[in-house]
Amino acid sequence: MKAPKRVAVTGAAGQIAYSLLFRIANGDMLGKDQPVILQLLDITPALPAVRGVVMELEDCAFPLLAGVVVTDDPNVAFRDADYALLVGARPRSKGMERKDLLEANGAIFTVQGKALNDHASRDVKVLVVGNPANTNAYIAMKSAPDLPKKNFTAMLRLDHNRALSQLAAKTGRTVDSIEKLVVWGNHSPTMYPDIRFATSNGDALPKLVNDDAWVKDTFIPTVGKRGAAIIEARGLSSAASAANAALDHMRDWALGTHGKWVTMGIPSTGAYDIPADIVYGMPVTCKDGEYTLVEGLDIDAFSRERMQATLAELQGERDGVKHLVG
Ligand SMILES: NC(=O)C1=CN([C@@H]2O[C@H](COP(=O)(O)OP(=O)(O)OC[C@H]3O[C@@H](n4cnc5c(N)ncnc54)[C@H](O)[C@@H]3O)[C@@H](O)[C@H]2O)C=CC1
Ligand SMILES: O=C([O-])CC(=O)C(=O)O
Repeated sequence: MKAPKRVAVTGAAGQIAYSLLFRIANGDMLGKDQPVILQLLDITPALPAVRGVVMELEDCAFPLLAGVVVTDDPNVAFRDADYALLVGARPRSKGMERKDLLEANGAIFTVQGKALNDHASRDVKVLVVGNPANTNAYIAMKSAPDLPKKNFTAMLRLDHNRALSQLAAKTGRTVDSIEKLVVWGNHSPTMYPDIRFATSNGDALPKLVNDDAWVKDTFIPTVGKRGAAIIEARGLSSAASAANAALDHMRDWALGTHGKWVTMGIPSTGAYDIPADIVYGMPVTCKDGEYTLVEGLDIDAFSRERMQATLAELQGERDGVKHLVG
């Protein structure tokens, strides 16, 4: 039996966590042979609700669940954490953009970045889900100067998965036949889902779609505004699909993609003319617990314009949180 991995999850009383925790404990993230210890963080008034979730976890009798810690102290939640899923933050409601949450949520990530810096494993893999996810990941990374920057990522996998489903429906191909899709930039309506390199069973996807107007006027905005459409329909922001994407992101990072491209929000090292440290959706492959950027892709004029627009938004968000990162 493998030694257990410590998985910290914040916002443990929230709706995403309610879909996420049971699947982590079931082995859907790190594999069916990997025991886990869940280290659950929420704010003090939410701890009774977290304890209720823990009762349900116990009642599932998951063989892989080797322990549970419940706390309102980030220094406890992140102690020796191998994985940290930073979900806890306020969600938006109807009429808000995700960046409207920066004021309410940004400060959470300075505190949690520092606690990760001081207490987590030096190899901790951090996924920020709480919105605005890219800039919150940037804040956490900047607040953790002793950890490698590459340990900090933001979730664009939900956007990637949304794009896959839209493309499968349009082409009549299966979602798992589609490869080499990229979602560039910010987890916001400015994101740029890019199908230029995509294939389905080896066939060029742009040829299968064969409808530039649909790509520009329907596909790109549908993917970009999907979160708002779900809030409109459900009255609450996406939860089960967000939890599913978080599992996909962490599973692929930990266990590898076997050559397949996936989208992760990663701190730029300057590739594709994205300034260093901006956390930006990029195509990566994962192997042996590390992600590698897919480099050298051709960027045409339309794509450059889209990538620049989503970058400009991220730079604006970064400038807005200068006071938080010192
Ligand atoms: N990146 C992405 O693709 C997606 C991101 N999200 C974001 O995920 C976040 C969580 O969403 P939900 O679970 O639906 O919200 P929720 O409101 O149901 O749960 C949030 C939880 O976080 C807790 N929390 C607040 N401050 C905290 C702190 N300082 N430390 C620890 N926990 C804290 C709250 O008490 C609550 O239990 C939101 O910001 C939402 O916008 C949601 C969907 C997709
Ligand atoms: O849109 C929201 O506020 C929640 C979210 O990030 C998503 O569903 O993509």
